[in-house]
Amino acid sequence: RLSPDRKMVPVKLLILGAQNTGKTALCVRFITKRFIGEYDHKKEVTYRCSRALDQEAVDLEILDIACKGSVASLESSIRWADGFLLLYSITQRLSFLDVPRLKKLIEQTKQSLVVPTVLVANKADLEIGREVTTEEGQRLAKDLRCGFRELSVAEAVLAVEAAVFQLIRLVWDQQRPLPDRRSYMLTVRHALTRKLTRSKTMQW
Ligand SMILES: Nc1nc2c(ncn2[C@@H]2O[C@H](COP(=O)(O)OP(=O)(O)OP(=O)(O)O)[C@@H](O)[C@H]2O)c(=O)[nH]1
Repeated sequence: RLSPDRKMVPVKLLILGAQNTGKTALCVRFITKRFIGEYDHKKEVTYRCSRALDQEAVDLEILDIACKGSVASLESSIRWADGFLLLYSITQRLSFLDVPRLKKLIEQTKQSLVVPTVLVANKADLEIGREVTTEEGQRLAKDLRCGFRELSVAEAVLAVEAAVFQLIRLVWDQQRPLPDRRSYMLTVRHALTRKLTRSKTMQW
């Protein structure tokens, strides 16, 4: 799929979201397959691993940054990453409302409207405390041109894996040579059309 030297380069993923959405839990779950309930308040951690996906070996680096870092260090992490997992918790409406701001920051920092991103609605096991519906999540993901997964890091290791794999495929898709990037071009066209429609709507 990719040129040989490209395959040697790790795919770099950044996990972003409001506090307490399960960012560290998701990283640890993906790497170790285990769910660990509580973590020390940590500094920035980069997890490294290799996986087989679509008959290819992929080296991964997943960055879980400290919540209280500076804007400059957040921007530098965004510049570093190839793809983004944007997390919110279905039990924490504020974390959902924070997603558009984060996506905008990613687009501005990357200077691109087409950035491989998967929106992850976590803590689906806590139905009783739900504050964000699945449909709201789906709608936001569509608006922000992201993939979407609702899952529980606590209960579903396979769903966590599927979300990360979906993101890797989006990154691969974007790294493909231009003539192969039909879906990428369609996404760009779609994004531009939406922008144009929106600005026209505002004018009238
Ligand atoms: N019930 C439930 N709890 C979860 C799930 N995922 C994470 N948690 C819990 O949510 C809390 C926060 O998880 P963390 O992984 O520390 O979240 P974080 O986003 O890294 O938090 P910060 O480092 O503060 O930004 C912990 O108590 C986890 O055990 C889930 O799917 N279900």
